Amino acid sequence: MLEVRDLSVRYRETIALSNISFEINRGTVVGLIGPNGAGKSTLLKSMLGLIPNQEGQVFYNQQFLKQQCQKVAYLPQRSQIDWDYPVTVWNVVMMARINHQPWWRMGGASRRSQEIVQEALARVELDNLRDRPIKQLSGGQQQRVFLARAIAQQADLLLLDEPFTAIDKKTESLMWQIYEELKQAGKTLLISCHEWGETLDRYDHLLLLNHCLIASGTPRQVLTPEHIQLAYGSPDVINLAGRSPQAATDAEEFMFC
Ligand SMILES: Nc1ncnc2c1ncn2[C@@H]1O[C@H](COP(=O)(O)OP(=O)(O)OP(=O)(O)O)[C@@H](O)[C@H]1O
Repeated sequence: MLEVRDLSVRYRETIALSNISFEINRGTVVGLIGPNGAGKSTLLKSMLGLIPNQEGQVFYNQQFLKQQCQKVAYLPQRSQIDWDYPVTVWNVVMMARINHQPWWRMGGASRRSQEIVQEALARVELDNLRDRPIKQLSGGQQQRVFLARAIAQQADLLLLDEPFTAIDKKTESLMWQIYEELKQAGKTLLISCHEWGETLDRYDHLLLLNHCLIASGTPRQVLTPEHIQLAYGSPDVINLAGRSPQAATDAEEFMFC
């Protein structure tokens, strides 16, 4: 139901993505992995049409995804968010409801939207901080605010760019519980991540990227020494359970497939 077909993206002379094609079924949690600079963020942004001049197409239920952006919740990498912007936790999450408001209610949120925002904040255990400016939150709390926004949007497809950055194990566990609930509700999640080791077994499907798509399948199918060698330049990364693959060979040095 989500289909990426022959997607290529270039930033001037840099080829970020080359002929990426894959399909993702409804109700799956998909991990997008690969070394630094492999093109993970570029893939998520280009799927949404946030990066121009791309080749290829992205379909969602046989229609262009770009024309259905209201069905997609996007969590950008935390470095792309202006955390100093003077906005409260409540108002960040309420932004998710803009497309759900009828035009005559643009001056104020409906009771239903307020309930949904309240529920989303409770689910990420932040309802006690609803009036706090986001710059006064910890890194893990900030990540949870944006997860609450994604929940409140009630989107079918969630594109999450490194949501596990700056969070502790307890928050990571909470986030995985929420991902499982979303999956059970038929949502599809595509998550760019840098974790390694057993955590990757939690994904239903992995996409291993290094400018091109090196492997796509279950964690067992994808995490072979051959694929890891192709992606990271060293098969040793597969033995670094629990450690970041960022210590491995820089993707910039690696040839396109
Ligand atoms: N705005 C830009 N202009 C030029 N080149 C860019 C731009 N953004 C990304 N790139 C390049 O495109 C490639 C892919 O970058 P991207 O950020 O998508 O990788 P990534 O896999 O998300 O990396 P990381 O894991 O470090 O976040 C890299 O070579 C990067 O230097």
